[in-house]
Amino acid sequence: MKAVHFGAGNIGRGFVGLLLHDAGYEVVFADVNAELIDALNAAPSYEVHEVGDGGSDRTVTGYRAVNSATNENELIAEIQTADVVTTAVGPNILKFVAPVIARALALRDSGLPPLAVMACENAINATDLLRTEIQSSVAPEQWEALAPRAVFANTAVDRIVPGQDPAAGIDVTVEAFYEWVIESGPFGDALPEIPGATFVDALGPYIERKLFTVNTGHATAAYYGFAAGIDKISDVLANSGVADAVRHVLEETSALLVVKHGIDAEVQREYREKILTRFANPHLPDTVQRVGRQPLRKLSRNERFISPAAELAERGLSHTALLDAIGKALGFEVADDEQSTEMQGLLAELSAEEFVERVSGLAPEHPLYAGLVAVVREHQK
Ligand SMILES: NC(=O)c1ccc[n+]([C@@H]2O[C@H](COP(=O)([O-])OP(=O)(O)OC[C@H]3O[C@@H](n4cnc5c(N)ncnc54)[C@H](O)[C@@H]3O)[C@@H](O)[C@H]2O)c1
Ligand SMILES: O=P(O)(O)OC[C@@H](O)[C@@H](O)[C@H](O)[C@H](O)CO
Repeated sequence: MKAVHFGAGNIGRGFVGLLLHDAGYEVVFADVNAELIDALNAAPSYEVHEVGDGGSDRTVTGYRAVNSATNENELIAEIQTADVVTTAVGPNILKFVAPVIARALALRDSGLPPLAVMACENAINATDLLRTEIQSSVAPEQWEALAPRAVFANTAVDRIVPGQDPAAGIDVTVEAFYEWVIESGPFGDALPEIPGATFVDALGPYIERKLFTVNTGHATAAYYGFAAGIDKISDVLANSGVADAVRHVLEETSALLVVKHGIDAEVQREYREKILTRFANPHLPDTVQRVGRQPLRKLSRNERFISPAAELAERGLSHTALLDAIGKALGFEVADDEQSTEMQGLLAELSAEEFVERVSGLAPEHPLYAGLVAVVREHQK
C-alpha cells in the first residue's frame, strides 16, 4: 500500500505520516521546502517523541520525499499508483496542490481502485474544498472521466504538534494524545486500512466538536496569552484569569454543541476538561505565535470563533465570552505572520462595519453583527 502525503511539516511528520506508516503504508512525503525534502531523503528514519502521560518514542521508516515545486513529474507518477492521498498543508494551500492531483488522476489506470483522498486540515469539510479545487482545475467534461478514479472523504484530525526546534532536524515532538476521525460513507465497503483512525457515518458533529472546543479554546488561550505578554501556551493556562476566560468560551461553545448535535453535556464537560489538561502540558513547547497564526483565517465565517458565536446568537444563547476572545484576537500582531499585519492594516483603514463584513462575512441583519461591530469599534478606540 502506498500513501502520498502533501505537507511534511509538524502534523505531516508527527501524526498523519506516522499513522499511515503504522498502518503499513509506504509513505511518500510531498513538500515545497527543499531543505526538508533533502533532509528526509538523507535519513533512513525519523523519530516522533510523544511527550506527556502515556507518551513513547516512535520511529518512522520506509518513506521517501518528493519536492512538489521542482519534481512534478515524479510526484504525478507516485500519485498515479498510490492508494491514498492526504494533505496537511493548511486550508489556504489546497488550491495549490489540487492541479497536480488532477493531472495524476488523468493518468491513473482506470482499472485501479479509486484513490482515497483525505485533507487533514483544521477546517470544516476541507476535503470537499480540495475536491472543488481539483474539479475546477480541469474542464467539466474531463472531470466526468476523473471523478470515478477518486473517493473524497472529510476528516477531523487532533494532535497538538508544536513548532519544532531546528536542532531536532526531522524528528518531531508531539503530545501523546491523537484522534483521526474519517467519514466512512464515501468509501462504501472499501474503507482504507488505517487502524489508528476511526471511521464514522456522520463527521459533522466530530469536526465541529473538535474545531469549536480544541481550536476555539486554543486560539482563545493564544490571543489572551499574547495580550498578557506570555509566550508558551502551557504558561498561559497557568494564568488563572486567562484559564477562566478559556473556560467561559468553552462553556459557550459546549452549550451549542450539546443543543445542536445532542452531545451529552457531561461527556462534553469531560472532553473540554481533558483538552484544558492537554493545553497545559508543560513538556509541549507550544507558543502563542503558532497557535494564534493567521488570525484572518481564524476570524472567518466558518471558523472557530465566528461560526459558533453566530449560531449561538441565532439561537438566542450567550456568546459574550466568545466576543471578548474575538476582541483579544484583534490585538494579535507578530512580525512574521502576514495575516496579523494585514489585520492591523484593515483595523486602521476600515470602519468597524467594513471590517466585520470583510473579515467575518456577516451581513448587518445577522444577530451577531451588532455585537461584533461593537467589539471592533472598542478595539479601534
Ligand atoms: N500542528 C498541529 O497541532 C495541527 C493539528 C491538527 C491539524 N493541523 C492542521 O494541519 C495543517 C498543517 O499544519 P502544521 O502545523 O503541520 O503546519 P506546518 O507549517 O508545520 O506544515 C505545513 C507544511 O506544508 C508545506 N507546504 C506549504 N505549501 C505547500 C505546497 N504547495 N505543497 C506541498 N507542501 C506545502 C510547508 O512547507 C510545511 O512543511 C493545517 O491545516 C493545520 O491546521 C495542525
Ligand atoms: O493549525 P491552526 O492554525 O488551525 O490552529 C492552531 C492550533 O490550534 C492547532 O494546530 C492545534 O494544535 C491542533 O488543531 C490540535 O489538534
